[in-house]
Amino acid sequence: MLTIDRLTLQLPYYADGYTAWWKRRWATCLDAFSLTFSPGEVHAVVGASGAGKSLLAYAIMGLLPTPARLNGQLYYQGKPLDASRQRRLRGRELALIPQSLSALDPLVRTQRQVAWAAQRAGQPSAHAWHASQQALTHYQLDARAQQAYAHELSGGMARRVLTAMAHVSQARLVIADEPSVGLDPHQRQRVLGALRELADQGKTVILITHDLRHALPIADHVTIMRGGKLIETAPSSAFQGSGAALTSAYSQALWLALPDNAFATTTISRREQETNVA
Ligand SMILES: Nc1ncnc2c1ncn2[C@@H]1O[C@H](COP(=O)(O)OP(=O)(O)OP(=O)(O)O)[C@@H](O)[C@H]1O
Ligand code: NI
Repeated sequence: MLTIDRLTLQLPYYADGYTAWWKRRWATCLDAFSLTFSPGEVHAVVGASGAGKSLLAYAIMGLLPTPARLNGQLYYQGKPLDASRQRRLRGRELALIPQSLSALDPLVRTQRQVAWAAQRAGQPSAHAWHASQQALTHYQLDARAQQAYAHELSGGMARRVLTAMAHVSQARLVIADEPSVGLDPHQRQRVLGALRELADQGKTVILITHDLRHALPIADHVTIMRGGKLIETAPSSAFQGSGAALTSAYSQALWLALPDNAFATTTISRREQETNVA
């Protein structure tokens, strides 16, 4: 349903607005990135900080910073997804749960913001108001939080408000950029569980995270990213044991670096030592 075809994105090194354009140097932030996301799947995009995960989300939504050099193609439901189509579908068929909490409007109470998101998605206002209340309650935001302003919410609460906004948009493609950062394990379960439910309803969910541990329980596929490049796409089931089902050394290293896999790491290094000795 969404295909990314050799997407290359360059941004200026100095985005200060003062560097004359002819002196500008460009950094490649996405490098010939190709991937297809299917309906009904949670597809996790995992990589270290700076890998280009958020920029990938912005490129799909049409929310890249300017100036930017973008090459390659996006296709949504078989048709090119250009800037005008992105504008039309954003907040309706395409929803982003942004990484930055500053996406919330500081001057508008929580419930009104969620209701606006529902209205933008085409719901009549009375229904939107009701839907916003339901969604906020679903994410355990009580009456007080529903009437609060963004600065009165904790980070975890604000993140749940953003999730509720994506929930009411009834989007067919939901991109969640680090949706579980700052949440306690119980809240994290709730938010990740809700994303899984959206996929089970036939939606496409892209889960962006730096933490493989949070992705694996709900993801069908995992794509590992590094330095703007796609390293590997594998089914979640490939992340087990010694990681032998993974094709790239980097994915294996990410897998083996998880705390619970410390045993596997030691076994491997011991084996390596033995081969070195031999
Ligand atoms: N507006 C911008 N102008 C110039 N460079 C940028 C801009 N935004 C991001 N970058 C650069 O692009 C690279 C990828 O950034 P991105 O935010 O996509 O990383 P990320 O994988 O989401 O990291 P994190 O896990 O920290 O959120 C980084 O090296 C970053 O410095
Ligand atoms: Ni990011």
